[in-house]
Amino acid sequence: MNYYSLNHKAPNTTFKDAVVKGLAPDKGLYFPESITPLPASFFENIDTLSYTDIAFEALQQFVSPDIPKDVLKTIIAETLSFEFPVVKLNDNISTLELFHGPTMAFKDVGARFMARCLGYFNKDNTNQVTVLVATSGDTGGAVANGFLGVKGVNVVILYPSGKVSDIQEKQLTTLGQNIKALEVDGVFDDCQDMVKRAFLDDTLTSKMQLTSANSINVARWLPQLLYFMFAYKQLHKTQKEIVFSVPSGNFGNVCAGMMAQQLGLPIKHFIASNNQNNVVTNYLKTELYTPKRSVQTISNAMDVGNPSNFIRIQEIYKNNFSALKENLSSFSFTDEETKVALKEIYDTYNYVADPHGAVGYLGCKSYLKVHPKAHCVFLETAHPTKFLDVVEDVIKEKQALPPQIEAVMDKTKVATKISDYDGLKAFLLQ
Ligand SMILES: Cc1ncc(COP(=O)(O)O)c(C=O)c1O
Ligand SMILES: N[C@@H](CCOP(=O)(O)O)C(=O)O
Repeated sequence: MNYYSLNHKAPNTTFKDAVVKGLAPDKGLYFPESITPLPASFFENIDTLSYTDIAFEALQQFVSPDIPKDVLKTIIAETLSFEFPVVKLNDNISTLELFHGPTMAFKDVGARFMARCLGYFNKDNTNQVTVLVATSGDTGGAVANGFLGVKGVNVVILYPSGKVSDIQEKQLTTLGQNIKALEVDGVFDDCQDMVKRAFLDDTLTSKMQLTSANSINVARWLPQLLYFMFAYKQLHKTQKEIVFSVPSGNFGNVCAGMMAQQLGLPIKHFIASNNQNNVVTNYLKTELYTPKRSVQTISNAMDVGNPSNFIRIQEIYKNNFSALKENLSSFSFTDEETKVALKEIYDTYNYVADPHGAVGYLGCKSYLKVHPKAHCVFLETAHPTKFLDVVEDVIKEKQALPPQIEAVMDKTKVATKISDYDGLKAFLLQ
């Protein structure tokens, strides 16, 4: 598969090159040249397929020929070594738990997949690659874990000071080895802007090979389309009108769901559920896209004011606003509403959600008011104990810590403080 830049000012390139570069030379995000739908029989019989079979069929076209089939099978088997269960709350609402991986957020799959692709491309250890990552909470930890010890790869994670949870901070600042953390005096968007600026900085790019492990990188982004297939596998025999409510920040996940739909997955509708960082909710109301500086919320990983993947969504719908509106709704919720939802989910269903999942649940409820026959699946994108103070405060119940979280609790944070792009540049050049 070849990829083109969504800025249309750079040559088309291979999967390998798109992964190694991260962003096109014209600063555009890469997008696949074509998408060949899978046969209808694949979806009809999906419940008979394993997660790894599904992943192989779905991802093969995007990585071929750069990743040979046998290598892809190994990468997939190593990536998907945990569960993706759907839990039914009631006749109309289920949740897809995406937090059973090593860092307990949905980023684990993309991070592990990309790390292995990069490891394969760099197997002769000829080129040192520096992976830059901006995080509002979960990408950083997942990338740190996924890339730890990968030969020839150095990882630099930028995170907004004081705006990630304690456990998220531990996960991204304590691993050492080839993982370095930069604590930025700013918001997530500042971190993301600095990363994008670094790609255009000749002083840096002439001295080092930079790439990104955010969803702007196709190897981080595309494997997320599998989640929607895994949920469909578990639900399609019993549910006909499946709708996904995706707690959204940088919009990589919902956009990956749309790619699954392009491959033929029968999804009725998407809901992008937002906190008060609601650029896309506003866009669908007004047709005006107005990025704004992010505000801090209790669903902090969604505190994104200028979502990178919006441009990919526009590409999927060929900039046709009506076509997009047909397929995507968006609602935004306050922290107070999110807390009420957390409590309601716990009291009514005896289920402990995290604040991001709770926003997704609220999205389901809003949609179901108008479409009562649908079955809405909200994605539980992180484990509730990653947001221990909020969750315990709301449900008034002490939470047991899973081993993945326990393992980082007592580790010592190591991070370098920076306040602007010059700080990043100096760090990379030192
Ligand atoms: C827990 C959690 N939920 C939701 C999101 C938003 O996902 P996306 O950026 O793909 O929209 C993130 C961050 O990406 C996250 O970490
Ligand atoms: N919510 C993310 C923000 C970055 O998103 P990505 O999917 O582009 O990596 C985070 O948790 O860091």
